[in-house]
Amino acid sequence: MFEAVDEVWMDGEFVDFEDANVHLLTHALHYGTGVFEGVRCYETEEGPAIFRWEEHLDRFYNSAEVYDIEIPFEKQELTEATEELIRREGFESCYIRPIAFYGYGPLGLNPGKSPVQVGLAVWPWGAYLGEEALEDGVDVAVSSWRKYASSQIPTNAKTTGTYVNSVLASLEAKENGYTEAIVLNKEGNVAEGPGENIFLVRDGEIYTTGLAESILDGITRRTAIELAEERGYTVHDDATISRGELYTADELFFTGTAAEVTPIRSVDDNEIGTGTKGPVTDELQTAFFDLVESGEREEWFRYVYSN
Ligand SMILES: Cc1[nH+]cc(COP(=O)(O)O)c(CN[C@@H](CCC(=O)O)C(=O)O)c1O
Repeated sequence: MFEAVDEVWMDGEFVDFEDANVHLLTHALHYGTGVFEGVRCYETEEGPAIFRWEEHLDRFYNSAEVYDIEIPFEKQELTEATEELIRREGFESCYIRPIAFYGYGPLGLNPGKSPVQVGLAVWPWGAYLGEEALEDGVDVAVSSWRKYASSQIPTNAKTTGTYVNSVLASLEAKENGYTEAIVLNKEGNVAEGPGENIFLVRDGEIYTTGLAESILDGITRRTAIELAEERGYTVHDDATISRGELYTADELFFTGTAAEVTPIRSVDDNEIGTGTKGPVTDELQTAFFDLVESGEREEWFRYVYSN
């Protein structure tokens, strides 16, 4: 995955990839006290451009605020460092991983005097759930692990430590022969995927779980909603979806920066629709990829090389 990567950016400096290390007693390593983002730079017709960077950066700083993580860089500094890192790596398209975390200092649950470290890494990352998945869809299973509730851990923050919940769900799915999981919330209704939001199509209308269902407010979710409404679809963006409604859906699909728009063809071995990518999913997936290839919504693209 990282063969093509030469450098990262850490705490204000470009650092050789093999020297990008942290101390064993890093607070976040022991207690999960870090926040991160996942962003994509796409090779658009006008050149490499970062998709919806401002929204991702806002969410990054908001996530940090939840844990009193004071990022010691301005947004513009991280923006310039990210663009420079992509240029130094010479990537036309790539995945971008900002991370901020409590570093090496006195241990104990209170991060107190631990310094805040900030890192940026970029690398080529293709289809998150496999190239065939984008065309043929994925087989998923409802996880026995429930998504933590927003009353237990803030779901509006991308917190490193909370991803053990996602890891458990994803591991269980893969160990049982499925590509990905669907995670229910503590009420037993659908939340989302371990690393994706989920959409359901029924009788020509589109449903996606609302923030009250303990989901991450996905930026690709926001994009998909806008693309669907522009095409005349009714989108219910605060839906409560029961497990049974997954089985009787006409179509299901995941959205996410890494997953992009990935069809779901079966849930718990129940075929969804025709058992492959449905027509509404196909229309929205095509619209998404046309968008990120064309860069047509200028306000959503930040060009890395000024042409
Ligand atoms: C729990 C969760 N829910 C929804 C999403 C979709 O959000 P957005 O990317 O803003 O549309 C993601 C992103 N998952 C990131 C991490 C993937 C990973 O394996 O790491 C991503 O897609 O980059 C989540 O982690």
